[in-house]
Amino acid sequence: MAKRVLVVDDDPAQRRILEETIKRFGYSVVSAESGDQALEILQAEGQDIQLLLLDLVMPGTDGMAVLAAIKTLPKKPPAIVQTAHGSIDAAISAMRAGAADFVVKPVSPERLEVSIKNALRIEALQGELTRMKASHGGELSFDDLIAGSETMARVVELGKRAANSQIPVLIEGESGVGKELVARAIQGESDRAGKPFVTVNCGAIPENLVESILFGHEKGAFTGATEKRIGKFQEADGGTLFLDEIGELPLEAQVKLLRALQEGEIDPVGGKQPVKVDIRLISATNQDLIKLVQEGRFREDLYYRLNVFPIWVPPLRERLEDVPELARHFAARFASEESKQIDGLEPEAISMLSRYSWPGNIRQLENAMFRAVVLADGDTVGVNEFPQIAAHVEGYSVTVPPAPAPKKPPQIEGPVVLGDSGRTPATIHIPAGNGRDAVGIPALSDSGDIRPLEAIEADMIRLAFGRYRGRMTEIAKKLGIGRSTLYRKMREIGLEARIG
Ligand SMILES: Nc1ncnc2c1ncn2[C@@H]1O[C@H](COP(=O)(O)OP(=O)(O)OP(=O)(O)O)[C@@H](O)[C@H]1O
Repeated sequence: MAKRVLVVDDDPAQRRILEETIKRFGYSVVSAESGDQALEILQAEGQDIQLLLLDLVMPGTDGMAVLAAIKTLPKKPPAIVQTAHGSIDAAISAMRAGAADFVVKPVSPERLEVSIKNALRIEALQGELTRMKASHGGELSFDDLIAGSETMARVVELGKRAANSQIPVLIEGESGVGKELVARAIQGESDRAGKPFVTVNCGAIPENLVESILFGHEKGAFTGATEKRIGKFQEADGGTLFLDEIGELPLEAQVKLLRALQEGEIDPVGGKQPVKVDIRLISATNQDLIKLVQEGRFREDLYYRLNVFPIWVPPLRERLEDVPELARHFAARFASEESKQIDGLEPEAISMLSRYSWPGNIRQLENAMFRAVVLADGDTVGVNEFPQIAAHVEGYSVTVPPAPAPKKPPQIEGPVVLGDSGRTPATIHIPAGNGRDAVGIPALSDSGDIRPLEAIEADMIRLAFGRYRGRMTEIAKKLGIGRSTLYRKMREIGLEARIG
């Protein structure tokens, strides 16, 4: 979707010229003939205005009054003001009042285009910066989340209610849907805002260290405990403890967790005294916990203790209307991180991304945008920058060039086995084969048939393993899956990892 610019000018001829010029730049345009009308449009439902081009001198509510009123609105699009030749004082006052830029009438199309692009770019980065600062400072709010869809409105509503109380929350949802971000927003809107937010990925802790990591240990409590260490519960004291992938917690640790929650105090390993802790508990899972309870893999009493206030975060395919804003948000972020001049996404790319099913959810979209920004040559990101997504969306499928059948079946060398030495090959050699895709994983078998997804997935995991030298967090991030899912899949394909 093209970005929408609101032109505010009482002169009809001037308005029409500006409308036409801005449309030619590829934006959509809405017009207002007065300051009052502009404010009405800005507050109207569904009018997603991303920028204002504002005349300063108008009868009634003038440009300065509009600038002042924008500050009180929930969404504050940047404004470029138009001033008459020679009215430098007016331009300075407008900039002080928050205008992003000023242009002198009659503005040339070139100057106007640069000004609009800069204002939009700064705005995108500003938004991202606020979000990142808020997240790190434990002050993220639900307004910082991209959650415009109806299904997410329910999540936000429940999250805000949870924030007003100390009730234990269980956040459920597929991997990568944003469970941790919701947890952070609950903390950021609660009276624990700004206090520690400590995350524990229960699926990634080696079983024999769970107790020490959660509750801490005294010096000499076990072989290798050369120093006293405080555990995650104590780290989170006064703030929030976020237990991610809670379904993966070993049974023995579940007993101890339950006791800690019941008593409000913990027993550090090797410690003589229990320690009182004041934590707010939020847990998350991408598994069906009730099923785990039925299978005897999760304690029922713990389940009821954690699942007092459940919040289900829907997968991205059930809120595809959030995709355009998420995609723009990630494009702005990665453009800034990669120091690339990217002005946005082409409408065709947004339309394609909005028709994909996103099995890896927002994390997958995030990774796809990262790759796309790196690939982009021009100042916009287009369909070509998403070959993997295009291959799965009807009407965009990429054609695999036919190649002569290989003499030997194409296969991944391996399996890569990480033993105690923890050695990993720097790269895994994948011989060229029939029907290879862009990253070298063969799509077709020797006989020319499509290979099963399971086999391709296994190849991807092995490839990622080699490329990122066994760094599990990075591998999981790049593959767009949780670490515990990665461990499980590795076990399934006989790839043993040394956990560390
Ligand atoms: N509503 C949102 N707005 C902006 N960014 C989001 C949103 N939801 C998720 N993200 C981003 O998507 C990525 C994945 O989110 P997050 O880690 O919270 O997911 P998760 O469900 O906890 O994943 P996992 O189950 O694998 O632990 C993060 O980088 C997060 O910042």
